[in-house]
Amino acid sequence: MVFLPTHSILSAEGVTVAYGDKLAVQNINLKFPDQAITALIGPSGCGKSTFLRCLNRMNDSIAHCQITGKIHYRDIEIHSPEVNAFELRKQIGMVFQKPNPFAKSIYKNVAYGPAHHGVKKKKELDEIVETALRKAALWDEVKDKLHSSALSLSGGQQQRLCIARAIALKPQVLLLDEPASALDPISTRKIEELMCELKKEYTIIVVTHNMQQAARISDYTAFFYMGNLVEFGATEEIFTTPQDERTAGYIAGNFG
Ligand SMILES: Nc1ncnc2c1ncn2[C@@H]1O[C@H](COP(=O)(O)OP(=O)(O)OP(=O)(O)O)[C@@H](O)[C@H]1O
Repeated sequence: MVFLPTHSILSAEGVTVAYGDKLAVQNINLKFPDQAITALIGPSGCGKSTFLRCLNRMNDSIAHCQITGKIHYRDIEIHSPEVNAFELRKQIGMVFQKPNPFAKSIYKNVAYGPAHHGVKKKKELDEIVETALRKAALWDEVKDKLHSSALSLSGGQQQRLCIARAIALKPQVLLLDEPASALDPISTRKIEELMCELKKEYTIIVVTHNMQQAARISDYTAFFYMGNLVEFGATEEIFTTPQDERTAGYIAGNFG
């Protein structure tokens, strides 16, 4: 029996999200374990990405999206008036399914966020860029061409660059929405290895459709079905002894 850790810097309490009058997720209660990887799994349309995007207020820009319930980051409710979403996303970074580097140099992609948040000295920016690229396991491949366009990199390299871009802001949490689904198997493996390395420093939450990937890399798994969180627990237990028959059916590949 694996016990769930009690401490968590990020948690959701009764989170419900609707697009207009259509409910996408309902009454989600979840504490994300610190410095661990939590995988959000479930069939297409069950609300995984919607829920993930709530965690750093990425849904704010969708006019017809209404969120109720509470999301606490540290001791702050992220929707409270004193919270600036721009600052919040510095702490809770996000990487999307398709690599989306800016059409700028590799260096500028990583330096952009810190520069925007007030880091002006070139030496300081140089250090941030190198550290972020090293942590994203990309430094050795790009150190001699930092001023080349990011768009000249392969898809897998671009995705690691996007991870470096998020890391450069020194976040506490990384949200990844199917970060490897557009990549070839070798690049996928690199991203998976990278996530396993990064969890030593960051709390990671990843949406994935790939059951093997969830089983390989995550410490905890949350199974969503039709907008509900059906089951959450240690990945080993969810995959070997699921408590709910819907979880068992999904993991067995009976639907999805
Ligand atoms: N911007 C939007 N406007 C209206 N409805 C939306 C929007 N985004 C998502 N939805 C709806 O909300 C529900 C949940 O979608 P969501 O993308 O969160 O699910 P998902 O589990 O991540 O799916 P997938 O695995 O296919 O990406 C779906 O019914 C979807 O059609």
